Amino acid sequence: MSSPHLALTLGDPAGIGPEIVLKALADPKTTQHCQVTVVGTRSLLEKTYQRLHQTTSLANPNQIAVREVPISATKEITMGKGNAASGAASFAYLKTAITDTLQGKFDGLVTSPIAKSCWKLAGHHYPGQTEVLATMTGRDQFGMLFVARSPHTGWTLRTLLATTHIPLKNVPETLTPTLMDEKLALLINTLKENFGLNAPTIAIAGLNPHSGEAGQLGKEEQDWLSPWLEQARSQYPDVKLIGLVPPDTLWVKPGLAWFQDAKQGVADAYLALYHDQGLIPVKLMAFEEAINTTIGLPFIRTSPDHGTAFDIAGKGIASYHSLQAAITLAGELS
Ligand SMILES: NC(=O)C1=CN([C@@H]2O[C@H](COP(=O)(O)OP(=O)(O)OC[C@H]3O[C@@H](n4cnc5c(N)ncnc54)[C@H](O)[C@@H]3O)[C@@H](O)[C@H]2O)C=CC1
Ligand SMILES: NCC(=O)COP(=O)(O)O
Repeated sequence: MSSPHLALTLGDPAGIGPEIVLKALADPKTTQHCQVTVVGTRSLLEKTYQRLHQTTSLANPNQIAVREVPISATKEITMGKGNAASGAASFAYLKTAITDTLQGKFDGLVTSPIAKSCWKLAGHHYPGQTEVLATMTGRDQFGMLFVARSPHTGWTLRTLLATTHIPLKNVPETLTPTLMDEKLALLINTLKENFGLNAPTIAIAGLNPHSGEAGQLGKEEQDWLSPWLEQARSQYPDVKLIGLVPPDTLWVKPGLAWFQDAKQGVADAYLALYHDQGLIPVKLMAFEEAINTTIGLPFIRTSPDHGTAFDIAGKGIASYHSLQAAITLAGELS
């Protein structure tokens, strides 16, 4: 069987995208089991190469496969300063990569980081790349799953977010039994189809401190989250559903499993109810290793867990390890 052919977008060209793309492609381990074509603008890759190749190991842009996306305003793109031009470019790269993947030119898609604020400046009003992927592939049920394998113990952390890029004050009203049904079904299906876990254990966080402390610190658990979980247990007899675990203590055992002893890993996956409840522990444990993957799409999409890092763009110090892990996982799953 031939190795999967992946599209790799350049992300926001004012951020660390071009640097980590060239660093990842300079490491032979990245393309051991897959073929990669960069979807972006070769002249911008060349600028990064000229700037950094004497001090750090980078692939030569003239020796890698590039699906050229012409950008008219390249002169307006300045390293470290995201703006409307860099937002327009990163949006064009993503759109082209999705279109090409849907047409069968690629087996899967890896996206470098974009800045949502720059998309907005460029007139693209999406909360993130995930929603563009869902819209362009016609999927209304999708999820943001973070996957990381511990370099210390080999244990795998998988965290799905029930809600993602919304203001914190909107979380309680956005969480509903229907949404929870949808996210749990997607997670169970992904664990089976993509990770071979047919009878998984899933731990689910409460919303309030101490999961509401019997209604004293919040009522969502009593009012509907606990009844929803009971119903889910009868719907999925093969799946062990643990919860509602108080959101702070939920992460103690994964922390031990990540750093010390894989046997401490109580669950195959964690369902967090909002962005920072899930991502603060993921980034504390696994900033270099974690991969953001969109589940529910017709193809595999992965991305590093970090952002555009405008503060260090062009300095040659950005780590490519999360991007490399994203490429490796996309290759495995594709
Ligand atoms: N996958 C994506 O497209 C993501 C995009 N973002 C976007 O990125 C922008 C900046 O977000 P921030 O919250 O500042 O997060 P960030 O991840 O860009 O930066 C946070 C801190 O981590 C450092 N950092 C990030 N990646 C690094 C790497 N590969 N190597 C070394 N250090 C690294 C940065 O220098 C900074 O100090 C925002 O516009 C946000 O929307 C944020 C997360 C994911
Ligand atoms: N915090 C995760 C993140 O910002 C990634 O979002 P997306 O652009 O992949 O939808």
